[in-house]
Amino acid sequence: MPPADIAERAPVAERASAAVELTDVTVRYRGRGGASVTAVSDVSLTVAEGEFTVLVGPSGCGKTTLLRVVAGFERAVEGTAAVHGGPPRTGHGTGLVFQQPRLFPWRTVGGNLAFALARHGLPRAERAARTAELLDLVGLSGYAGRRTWELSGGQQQRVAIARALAGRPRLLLLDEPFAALDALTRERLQEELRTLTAEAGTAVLFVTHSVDEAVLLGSRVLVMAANPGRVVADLPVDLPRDAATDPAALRGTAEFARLRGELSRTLREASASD
Ligand SMILES: Nc1ncnc2c1ncn2[C@@H]1O[C@H](COP(=O)(O)OP(=O)(O)OP(=O)(O)O)[C@@H](O)[C@H]1O
Repeated sequence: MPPADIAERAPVAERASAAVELTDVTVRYRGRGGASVTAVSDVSLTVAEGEFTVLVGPSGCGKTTLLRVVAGFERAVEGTAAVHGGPPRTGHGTGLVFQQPRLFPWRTVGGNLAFALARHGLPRAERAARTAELLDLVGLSGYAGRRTWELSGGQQQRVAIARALAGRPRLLLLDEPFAALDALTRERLQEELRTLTAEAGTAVLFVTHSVDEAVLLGSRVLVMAANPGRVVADLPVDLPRDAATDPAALRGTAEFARLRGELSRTLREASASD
């Protein structure tokens, strides 16, 4: 038997391989008139390598703030944030997707991806082949020469996802990426993202307001409450993620309905506790 203190240290070693580790993170903003607004208070969470974690919660509970801390755009006034064991920073290890695709309108689809590939240091001679590969991955083969404004909202968001995947990130951060899309496109992209990240073993932190989206995508759903922003529940989602499972078929299962009900209830309770 190892001494008790060694046994207790073991989980720390496991956590060292976490994609994201936030410990007692508090973030404050300067509000109107200089008053301090506590956006999130004492939040601790980990995202394991390859794990798909979803954040849900009422408006203003600090979901975007947490994502910004992990992306390195915002600093915690208290607590610590680590991404792949180091300080948060955007770059090779992390891909970002927002609600709006934010593509460069003066570049073609291929030009947008080539720009991202150049930033990741891919030699010029290899960029065309990798661009084609990325477009194929998001179902847009043959679109490299198109202007971004010629594309539908769903197609633009596919390009944004391809761009986020350009650096083969180990971690993807997505902030309501499908919120502005029609229902059918949204469902298709959810299913594609689920398959794509499971195959690549990418860790994901995904913000949404949709209960359906959370249950379909997450291997785990963290529910937040507001005032101050905090995590109040951690629901495991044990739906199959293997290549043989069609994500679309999962939506009709009894287990999906059960998880959906459980998450809706938890979310209602979290919203009522403000
Ligand atoms: N730049 C800022 N300056 C001042 N307060 C801010 C700023 N950004 C966010 N806040 C406040 O911090 C809190 C958390 O905001 P945040 O955007 O993280 O919430 P959210 O859960 O993502 O909300 P939503 O679901 O509406 O997008 C809110 O009270 C918000 O008003």
